Amino acid sequence: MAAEDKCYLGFDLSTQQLKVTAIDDELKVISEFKMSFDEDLSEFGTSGGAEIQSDKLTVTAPVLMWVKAFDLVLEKMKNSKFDFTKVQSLSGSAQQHGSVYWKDGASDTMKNMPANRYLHYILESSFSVKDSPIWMDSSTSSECQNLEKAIGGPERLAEITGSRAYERFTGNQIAKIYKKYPQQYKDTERISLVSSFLATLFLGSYAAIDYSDGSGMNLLDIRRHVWSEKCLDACAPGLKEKLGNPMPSHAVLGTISPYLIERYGFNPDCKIVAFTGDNAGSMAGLRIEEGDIVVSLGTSDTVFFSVKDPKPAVDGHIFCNPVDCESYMALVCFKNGSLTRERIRDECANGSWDEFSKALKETTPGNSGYIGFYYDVLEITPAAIGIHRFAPENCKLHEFPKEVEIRALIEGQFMSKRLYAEALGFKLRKESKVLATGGASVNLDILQVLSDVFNSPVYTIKTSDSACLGSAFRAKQGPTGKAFRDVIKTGPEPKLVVRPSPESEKAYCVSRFQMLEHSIMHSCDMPE
Ligand SMILES: Nc1ncnc2c1ncn2[C@@H]1O[C@H](COP(=O)(O)OP(=O)(O)O)[C@@H](O)[C@H]1O
Ligand SMILES: O=C(CO)[C@@H](O)[C@H](O)COP(=O)(O)O
Repeated sequence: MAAEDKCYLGFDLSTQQLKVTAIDDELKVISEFKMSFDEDLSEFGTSGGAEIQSDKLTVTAPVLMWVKAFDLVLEKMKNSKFDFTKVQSLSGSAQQHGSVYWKDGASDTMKNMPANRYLHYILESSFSVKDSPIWMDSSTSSECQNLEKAIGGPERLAEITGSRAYERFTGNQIAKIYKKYPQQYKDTERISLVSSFLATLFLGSYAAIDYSDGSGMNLLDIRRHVWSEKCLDACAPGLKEKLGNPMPSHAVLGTISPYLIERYGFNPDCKIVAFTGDNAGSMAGLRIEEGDIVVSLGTSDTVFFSVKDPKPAVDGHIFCNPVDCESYMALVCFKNGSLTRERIRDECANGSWDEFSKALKETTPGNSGYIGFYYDVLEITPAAIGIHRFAPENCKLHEFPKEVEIRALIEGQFMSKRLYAEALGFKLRKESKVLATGGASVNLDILQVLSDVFNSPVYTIKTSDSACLGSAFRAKQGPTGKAFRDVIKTGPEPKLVVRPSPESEKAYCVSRFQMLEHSIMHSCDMPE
């Protein structure tokens, strides 16, 4: 087949949407499609792709909404005359930690799927838990305590799995389902991550969990690449069988399902490469080099970098690296990301990103000493809640002028990222690049603050959907057996978008920020 007749697909099922990017054999983007959960699937009634339950801690998403989004995005491609016969291989990524519970009999249903019916009808009764727990959930504190106790403390758990027990991590979520809904757990034949669930829809049979996304479960021994028996036993009985064996992130899991060949005209040889976490997908899309750091500004904010000799800590995570078996991916996640920026935009900038940007332009690096912490919901890093504003002399204030509030939000978010990334082992070098991605990375005024706080140049790639692009790159690489960096070396390079402003070097005092953060940790009204 001629090079111009080949293409590769990368999907991303993130918190707010399902997106797909198609690339050609030279790694150039040829088309992009997306389905937004709130807008295109409004019948499910989600807000930002999620449902917050009445306890305010349990956060879920309807699994059938994701299946319907899958149907609709493929239909959209078909309607736009996308040529499925050209797809050589595909891969994908998804929001991390969320879990999908397949009911007894679902694998039999998948063996015989009539191509004239939508998948969301065919799989209507195939899930034992209809509302999947997602990464925003923080309802499993007692399960976390149990797990840490069973394993010998948070440090020991982090040593084995890369992270101390976190509420959103899948092992703790499964433990809650087992305790609260024992019959549903019993009726479950397979548990997928959101990433391996999406891969399953393409394969038409259960897809393995990959090592990288598997690292976000508090269940995988990240050095030996096997489930930790002790962790499994501490979470729920019979769990190993329900999870299946984990696989390398570059593994070819099989070929596309007969259902999708018949319904959309996919090439029967189209290979499915293991799906992974969205941050891992972004790492693949951004061509990160040693000394670089990625700041992802999606629904969640994350900061991550590659590390050879990881030192798991009690803040932040170590995941298996999705594109380099010799190294790891260190990541810190912040729950109050884009949705908090949107709230402040609505309250202080009339709902306009342009006005929000104007406020950033009219204020100066360091915000004349005004610092704010904005935790609308219980934050992951640090575990704090509430809005806390400080004057230059460190006394607490009830409000800031609007433009000061906007800068305080953005500076506080980025100072926190720098602080926690450095605590997890990141060392800023002279040649370090900050690679920005995610929805808010289109905003150059936000990126200017990022550049100032890290005192480093900020780079982006053409698309803010780096997870889709990285997944398409991984789709191309998986079947070749070659090193990832060799396959993508001709691909597009990140471009410089902003440099730190001259006054930024002396504008930020990280130790003062840290001291104020400690003070609020002791004053926060934490939920029960
Ligand atoms: N111009 C902008 N400035 C700041 N933030 C923006 C801008 N455009 C979009 N966003 C933010 O991007 C977010 C979506 O990011 P995205 O990475 O697509 O989310 P996810 O992948 O988690 O579904 C929106 O919630 C919105 O707040
Ligand atoms: O929990 C984490 C990472 O540990 C989140 O980053 C989720 O993976 C959600 O991703 P986005 O939808 O915000 O990109």
